[in-house]
Amino acid sequence: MGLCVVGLDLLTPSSSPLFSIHNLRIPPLSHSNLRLAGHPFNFRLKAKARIASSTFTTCSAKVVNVDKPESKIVKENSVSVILLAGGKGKRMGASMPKQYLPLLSQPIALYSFYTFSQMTEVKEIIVVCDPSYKDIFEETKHKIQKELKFTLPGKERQDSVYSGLQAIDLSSELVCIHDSARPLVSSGDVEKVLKDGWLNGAAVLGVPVKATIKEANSESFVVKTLDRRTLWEMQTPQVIKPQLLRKGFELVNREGLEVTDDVSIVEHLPHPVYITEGSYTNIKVTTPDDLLLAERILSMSSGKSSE
Ligand SMILES: Nc1ccn([C@@H]2O[C@H](COP(=O)(O)OP(=O)(O)OP(=O)(O)O)[C@@H](O)[C@H]2O)c(=O)n1
Ligand SMILES: C[C@](O)(CO)[C@H](O)COP(=O)(O)O
Repeated sequence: MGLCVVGLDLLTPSSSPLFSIHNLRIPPLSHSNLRLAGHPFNFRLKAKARIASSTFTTCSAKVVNVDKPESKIVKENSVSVILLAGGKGKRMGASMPKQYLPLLSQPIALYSFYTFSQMTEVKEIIVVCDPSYKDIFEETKHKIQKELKFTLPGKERQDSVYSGLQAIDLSSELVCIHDSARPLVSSGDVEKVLKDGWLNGAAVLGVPVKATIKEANSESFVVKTLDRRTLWEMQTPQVIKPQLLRKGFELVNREGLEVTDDVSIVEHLPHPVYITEGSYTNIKVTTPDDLLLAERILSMSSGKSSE
């Protein structure tokens, strides 16, 4: 059985945290030296730990069975989705923001919106969008069972995320931030990144970089060739525990830092971020050629499911 300790805080006798361990796989538990309470596979653990040679401290942690199906690890109705639909889509050059353009006759933003709305872990969807586009989402209300909220976009993507964060339910255990311009994310990949976010505090979907990437100087001369075995391209969803994201935003806002994705906010704290391997088909529709590619991927996958 794959048991895993999440968020283990070792405390000094004065109760101040000594250090924290996240996502530590442990061998099968020996019940003799641990006092266990609660549900067998999602319980709190209290134990005496020996630090150095003689100092005893108290540790308290959550232990989960990581081999359980993903959907059972992240609780039902515990996730707030922030769906970012507040961009202008300048690079697409269309007459409306790209997330509302039709993709095989449905607005791009509605694809991931429906994917999230069918997931049991999701409690609510906060759509960050210009009020003039609210009706696109509101018209779906009879088809979805989730609470629907709206907030106003900010100037930059990170400002829109901050706006969405202000509206989440205070009891939410995870925030799942997604670009509405990524219509093709699969529910399987969302399940995986939710699980990793819950285990690690922060997780992001990513794919290994296929290209050779070089760093260049301002005169276009190569500075160095990066080792692509260590490089990953980031996608969304990006999943973060709400308290961690709030703490990250405090720092980023205080220091005026600019970020282009969400986990960067907690990287600054610093806090570890886990990369969940996703799919190359989870593309972001940015320019007109991406729209053609998305149509092709969608037609291929609907062809497969009807076979
Ligand atoms: N101020 C912003 C900027 C972006 N986004 C959203 O963030 C996602 C990813 O951003 P990007 O692809 O860069 O979208 P745009 O900013 O709209 O594109 P462009 O830079 O071409 O204008 C998109 O779903 C977009 O709607 C947002 O909600 N608020
Ligand atoms: C968050 C993101 O989707 C990760 O790939 C991306 O950084 C946001 O879009 P942009 O085009 O980089 O602004």
